[in-house]
Amino acid sequence: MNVVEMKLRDIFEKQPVAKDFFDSIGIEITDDNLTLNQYIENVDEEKLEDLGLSKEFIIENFKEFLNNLQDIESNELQQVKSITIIGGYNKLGEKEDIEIEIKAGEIVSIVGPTGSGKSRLLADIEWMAQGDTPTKRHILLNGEVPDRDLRFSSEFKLVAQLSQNMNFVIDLSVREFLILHAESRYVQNKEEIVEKVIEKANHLAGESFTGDTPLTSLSGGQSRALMIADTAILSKSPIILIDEIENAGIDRKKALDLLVEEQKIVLMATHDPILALMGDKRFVISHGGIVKILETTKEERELLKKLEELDKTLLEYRNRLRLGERLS
Ligand SMILES: Nc1ncnc2c1ncn2[C@@H]1O[C@H](COP(=O)(O)OP(=O)(O)OP(=O)(O)O)[C@@H](O)[C@H]1O
Repeated sequence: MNVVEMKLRDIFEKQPVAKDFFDSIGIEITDDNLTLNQYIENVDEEKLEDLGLSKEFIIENFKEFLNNLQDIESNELQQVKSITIIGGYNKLGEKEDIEIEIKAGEIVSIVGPTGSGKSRLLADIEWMAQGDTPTKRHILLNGEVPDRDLRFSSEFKLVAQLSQNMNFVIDLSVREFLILHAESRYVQNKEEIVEKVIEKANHLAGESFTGDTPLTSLSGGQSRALMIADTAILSKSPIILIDEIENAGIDRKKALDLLVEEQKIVLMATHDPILALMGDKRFVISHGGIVKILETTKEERELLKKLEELDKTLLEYRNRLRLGERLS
């Protein structure tokens, strides 16, 4: 059915954000029992003139707005349940003889000496390489060659990067910032989602903050916690790339749990043994190629607990030194 013949109420029920369109042009919907055509006919001509709008303009733009929403939804439908890495060649020109599938909800750490090609692997995945990068690797989505349009789409981002340094300079509260983010991602129940992000971020951060806290007064740990919760919950990208997570002020285990809970594929390039062992498996890179894939064993998980204890002790000493205490 043509949208102009649908009752506004039915449109809003399907697409609650459609109301925002009328808010944004300054038209209040007082009776959603009418069709768009009927409603527009009843809007006061003078009011339209004041707003500098014509009836045709409203109808055409509303149709376009709904089309855009549908495009975004069909992208979302393109859920990525797995990615497959098909080997290419290492830096020595030798064949990288692998085909590995990584599923949603899996954490993979990527280890290897400096310059071995960890970032290159992450970039191949982000770029959905099709034999057209220095490694000649191929990346499949859900077992298939990704659509060309998808590769070059600005809407669909396969990968979200969690970078190390976040310095907020904008003069907004945490809540205002998240609402803006939610709006730009066409999230439907934005108030509710934003509160969830704030709650989860607090769960990750050492010191608590509220939605009213100004962004500029967040500590390093709080900012990172906020960005991780924001990426986990608000980002549509199915893959999260992490280039190290600093330990200070954030619970890294909880951060990874949150990402996995939201069915993300998490890839971490790291030199940190704790992060490396937090992965379900780890890819070992040498001379630009994946040379081993190791599942984290039970024994290694036990060892991880010990390493975390050591890490906690180290952090405590660090804090005490910072506070000018003597260590005994
Ligand atoms: N298979 C390959 N064939 C050709 N060049 C490659 C290959 N793999 C990696 N390279 C190149 O080698 C260089 C070093 O790789 P990269 O930056 O990915 O290393 P890294 O492991 O991330 O290092 P660091 O630990 O220092 O961050 C880059 O220029 C990259 O493009």
